[in-house]
Amino acid sequence: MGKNHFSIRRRLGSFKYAINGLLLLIREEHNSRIHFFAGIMAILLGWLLEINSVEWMIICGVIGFVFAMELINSAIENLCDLVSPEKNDLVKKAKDQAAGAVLVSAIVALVCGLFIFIPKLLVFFRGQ
Ligand SMILES: Nc1ncnc2c1ncn2[C@@H]1O[C@H](COP(=O)(O)OP(=O)(O)OP(=O)(O)O)[C@@H](O)[C@H]1O
Repeated sequence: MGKNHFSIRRRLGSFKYAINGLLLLIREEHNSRIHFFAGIMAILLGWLLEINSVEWMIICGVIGFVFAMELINSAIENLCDLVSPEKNDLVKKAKDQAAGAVLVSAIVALVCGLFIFIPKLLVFFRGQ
């Protein structure tokens, strides 16, 4: 059978590689640990403040968005280091732009989190 043949084993193998990419990110990229911690905090806060299903979708969406950006940033960094380990202006541009993408995603996540949690936190603390 050729490589085009559908195989559940091969599909599960791809899943394993993807999980490995995620674990590498947490292990090697220190910024992603901060984002991981922030994501866990947002989930705990959402549970504590009983956010609704639309708010859960937004929180899950922005957490996923930040991690997807982190993964792409990390992949670009690794490729840059492979292609040009020495100083190079284009590598600097590529790495800075990839880091900018992560920053944009983190700002969007923060703004969404503030919109969702601040009104609920105010009600929560006023209600005590
Ligand atoms: N080969 C290179 N040529 C030119 N500039 C580079 C090169 N490698 C890194 N840089 C510059 O250094 C910055 C940090 O690069 P690095 O690969 O350490 O990113 P990083 O892993 O995000 O750093 P950290 O994880 O410490 O935040 C890049 O955004 C870029 O401006």
